[in-house]
Amino acid sequence: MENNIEIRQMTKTYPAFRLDRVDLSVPKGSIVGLIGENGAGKTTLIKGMLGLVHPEEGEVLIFGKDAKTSMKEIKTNIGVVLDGSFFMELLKVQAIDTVMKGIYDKWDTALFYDYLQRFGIDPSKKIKELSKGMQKKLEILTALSHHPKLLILDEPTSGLDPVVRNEILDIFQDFILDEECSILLSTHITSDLEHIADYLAFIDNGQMIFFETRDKVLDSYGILKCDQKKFERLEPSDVIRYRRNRYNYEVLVNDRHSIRRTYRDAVIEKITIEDLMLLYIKGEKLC
Ligand SMILES: Nc1ncnc2c1ncn2[C@@H]1O[C@H](COP(=O)(O)OP(=O)(O)OP(=O)(O)O)[C@@H](O)[C@H]1O
Repeated sequence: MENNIEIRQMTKTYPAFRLDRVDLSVPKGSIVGLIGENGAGKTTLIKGMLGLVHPEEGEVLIFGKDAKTSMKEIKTNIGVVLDGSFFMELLKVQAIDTVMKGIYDKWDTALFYDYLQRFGIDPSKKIKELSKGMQKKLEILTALSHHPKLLILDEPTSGLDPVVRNEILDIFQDFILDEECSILLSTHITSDLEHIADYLAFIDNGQMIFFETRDKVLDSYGILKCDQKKFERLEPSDVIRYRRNRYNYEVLVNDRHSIRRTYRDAVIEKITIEDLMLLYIKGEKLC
């Protein structure tokens, strides 16, 4: 399997935060969802990869090329949408075409107008007159209009209503169909990832907790629910994190099928990505 992105041992230190030797791969033809709570290090990782901040250690290969020395060439094949980035708001939508033509050799005017029509964006409107959701769509379709092979998106669907989000998720799924293109996106809307992500990368406090296929995460992790007596009988190594509620314990386990065989009378439920993150971040460790 070939990767469009390979990050090895990226380390970036701020006075009160350290992104600590993070590895991440984005295979061709896949969508990788980057998850983690506020301040976990997702944006730092993305900016470090793009050379927008400078990690002290680590190596980034994009399309097999060293990002430090080949970023100019790499950038012609990537589309980027960063959280909080915005277009030149005073311009009209159609001016984007003129600006981007000058930047990207492969800029496709026909495709850009096609997307505008498909998503109901009036080219003659000023960007600042568009709603927030429309502006976000505009950013994403602009990122797509020079035929990139890789999309890197920080919170692309935040603040969007479910209908617009769905439209955008459809575009993402179309984008990777040719098995060459990939998407790396960070998001807090974990339910979106349950639909579209092939892999999940979970960062907590600057550390990569896991990088797994979505199917493996959803199939193998689980929540075991039990009373105190049963909780005390669990093998400590089976308890990844736990939370004590008013009436019972919720235990994060990472191989629910074998756990079910071991504790036959236990109630073990499937887990959502959101519950997994919550239990991992808010739960306690046994030792
Ligand atoms: N330029 C900076 N100087 C100092 N600290 C920084 C700087 N940029 C980020 N940080 C710190 O690094 C940590 C990680 O921030 P980062 O933006 O990468 O998190 P995130 O996972 O993207 O969060 P969110 O989900 O809120 O966007 C935070 O504690 C943040 O305050």
